[in-house]
Amino acid sequence: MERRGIMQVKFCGLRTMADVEAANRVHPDMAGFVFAHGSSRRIDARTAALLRSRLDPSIRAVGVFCDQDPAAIEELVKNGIIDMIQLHGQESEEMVRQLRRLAPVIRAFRIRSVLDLEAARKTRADMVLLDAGAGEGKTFDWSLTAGFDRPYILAGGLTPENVRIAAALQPWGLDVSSGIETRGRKDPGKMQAFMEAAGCRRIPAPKREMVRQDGMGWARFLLLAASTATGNRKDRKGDSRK
Ligand SMILES: O=C(O)c1ccccc1N[C@@H]1O[C@H](COP(=O)(O)O)[C@@H](O)[C@H]1O
Repeated sequence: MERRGIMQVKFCGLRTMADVEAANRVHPDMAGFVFAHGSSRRIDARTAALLRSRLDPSIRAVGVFCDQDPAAIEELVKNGIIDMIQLHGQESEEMVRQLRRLAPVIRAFRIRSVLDLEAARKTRADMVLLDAGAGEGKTFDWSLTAGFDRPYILAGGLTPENVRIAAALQPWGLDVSSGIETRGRKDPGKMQAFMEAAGCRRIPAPKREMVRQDGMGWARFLLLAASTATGNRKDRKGDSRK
């Protein structure tokens, strides 16, 4: 099955074959493999390759990094283990520019005040991710996103219980990790509940070969981002939050 809703969903921190199989059934748009040092969800390249080989090919694999060697990131992209790069550290904008030649780049920003949104507005990354922490299950003050004028992925402390409110903000995407876990392990029941509460629709997937040809390339990522941005702007014209 493939989900085609307006809002993109990313399940982050898949670590085991059981996680991948559960994700394949529920079908988020993106699945995150964490390579960041110090994370309890960290996996190595070999494990990621194995998991990727079993991940439904129409789910894009995102590598999550924090101040890591660009050569190692490049190898993961070139070996077809990840389709997108998510950066959570102090990477320079020059590094973002270089990495964008390889794959779409999502840059994470920790939002504590409107000032943090300024850097998010300026980055050259293809997509920004607004978060409270880094996989810690914490939310930030979502009202700060009112008037933020570029497409974004909302992350940090999302759960099946609060995702309906998050979706009402109309971000381009939603990213969840802790909120679909129970005692530190991915929970298939919570994955399903999250998708349902986010209002995601499932339709039959196109044939595998078609998925590969039409795969989420770079151009389609940007196109989706741009069309959602236009939609968001249109909707916000009559929005009382303005
Ligand atoms: O998940 C991690 O362990 C992690 C480590 C380092 C950087 C980012 C990490 N995860 C990202 O954190 C957010 C939100 O997670 P949560 O739902 O609050 O647990 C998400 O973008 C993950 O990709």
